[in-house]
Amino acid sequence: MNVGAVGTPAWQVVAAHAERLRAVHLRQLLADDPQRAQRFRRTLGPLLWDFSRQRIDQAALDALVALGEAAQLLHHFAPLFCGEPVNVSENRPALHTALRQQDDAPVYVEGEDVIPAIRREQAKMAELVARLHAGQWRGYSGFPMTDVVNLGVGGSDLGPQMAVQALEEFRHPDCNLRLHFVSNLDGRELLALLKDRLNPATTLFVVASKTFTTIDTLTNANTAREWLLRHVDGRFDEAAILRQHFIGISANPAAMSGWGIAPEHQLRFWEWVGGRYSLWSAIGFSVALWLGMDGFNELLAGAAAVDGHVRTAAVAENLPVLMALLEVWNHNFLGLHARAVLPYDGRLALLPRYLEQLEMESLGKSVTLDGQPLPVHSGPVVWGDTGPNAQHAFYQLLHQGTEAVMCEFIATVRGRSDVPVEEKTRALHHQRLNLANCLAQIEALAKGADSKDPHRRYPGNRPGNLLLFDALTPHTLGMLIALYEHKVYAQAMLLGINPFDQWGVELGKRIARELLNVLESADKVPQDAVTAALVEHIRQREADA
Ligand SMILES: O=P(O)(O)OC[C@H]1O[C@](O)(CO)[C@@H](O)[C@@H]1O
Repeated sequence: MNVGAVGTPAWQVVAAHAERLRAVHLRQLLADDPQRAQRFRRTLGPLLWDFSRQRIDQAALDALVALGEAAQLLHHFAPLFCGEPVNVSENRPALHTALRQQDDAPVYVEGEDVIPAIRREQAKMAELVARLHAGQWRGYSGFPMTDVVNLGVGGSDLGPQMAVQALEEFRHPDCNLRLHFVSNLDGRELLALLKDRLNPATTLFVVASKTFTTIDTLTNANTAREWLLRHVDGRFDEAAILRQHFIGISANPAAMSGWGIAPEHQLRFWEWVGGRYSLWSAIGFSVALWLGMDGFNELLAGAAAVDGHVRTAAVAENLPVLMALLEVWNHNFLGLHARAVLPYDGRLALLPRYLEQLEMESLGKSVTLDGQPLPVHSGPVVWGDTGPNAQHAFYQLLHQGTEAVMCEFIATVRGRSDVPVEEKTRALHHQRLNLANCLAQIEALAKGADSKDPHRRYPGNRPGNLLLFDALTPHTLGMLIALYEHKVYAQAMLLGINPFDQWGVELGKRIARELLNVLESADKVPQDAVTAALVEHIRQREADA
């Protein structure tokens, strides 16, 4: 099966449509076709996806669908789900879908069915969650845990943190724990927590790292260990402290054991789960703790619903595939190089950060699967913030800047479900204000507005999508994340790149290791002249302090 459709006849047809539409304003497209709202929308269960404010017409959409068909995008999902080594540069599968598979149909990796191992880890996770919920997990002094701190970074932090924040109102009644997330290696987050907010006797640390070699996470874990040992001051042995106060989550059990995590407190996942796709594995432990296993399973079921859709829906009806085609259209054919993710729901405040990693680490590539230079753009710059806040920050650029940006709006019809009766009217008012702003912005960006005064003119013609869910629940959050995962995969298959490796992050890590050595031994000098001058400056200032 060929991968990548760049430059194919179907690609050229799309290019011709882009040429035809480049000078046509969205205002015109909207005026020409009163049926756009019906024509350019798709639904999937509780989700309505409106893309009528994209700079397309029916002929262009047909050409994009034909491109998706010519690129055999749907066929490319079979090897992904079946465990073939789709991550070619690391020669391994990317089987995040198996983690949320709802039945026990076998999925083979190198001849071995991985489903039994997944079920075993899920059962172990459920057991640890149950012990913590029941207050049966005791610290060194015999008291139950009050705080759980997830120490992880990137995929071992962003997903769980985002999901726990998004689903705050779904806290399991037995979860009386405070959850914290620490990722930054500068120590400030962790030291502030240790100093003021945590009681060593009742704090459980979860060291979450696929590789268990990430210096950020291990440094934070070592700081946490030292803090605990300092507080027990020799009253208990180190192994006992580590057993009572640390859980490890990793694909590297030897490294977990080497660090001191007791085997019974190790949760495993596997090399064939990409870090940024790992929320569905034991990395989701904090989410399971917060929601309970049933809630966590609902998250998985939501994602599985999208897995079923992406494999079976025709290209013209397939949400992730259409999302991918439209992004390639905007980026490569219309020249829009950035996409803003704008949730109109404070619960999704961390979604932009999550998507920054998912999308830019996956699509930030400049060679094809076989190592040739990619002749077109790969993935756009993705960033964002909650919409109402961003309106008072960077929307100026979205409306009047010279750089047109594709804007993705995400909202829910209903707000939080746990509002007390006496606050319901005010809460509904807030929610309607929120939705009014969301709808207003998409309309304003698309249509713009004229004025005699050039400073008050809005060019418009800025494309926007709206993902509108009935409500935010574990199920719909699972759907949302899976939609983006599959959008990224379809995009990668269209372009012929590998969305599952991230070699680009390694060079900086290597140089940082060398420079840490330099900074910690006064006689070492870096090779690079600029870095050497900066190190010299830092040394002088350190000496002056
Ligand atoms: O889970 P780990 O192995 O600590 O890695 C954390 C993150 O670091 C990265 O490898 C990037 O450096 C991400 O891909 C990953 O999610």
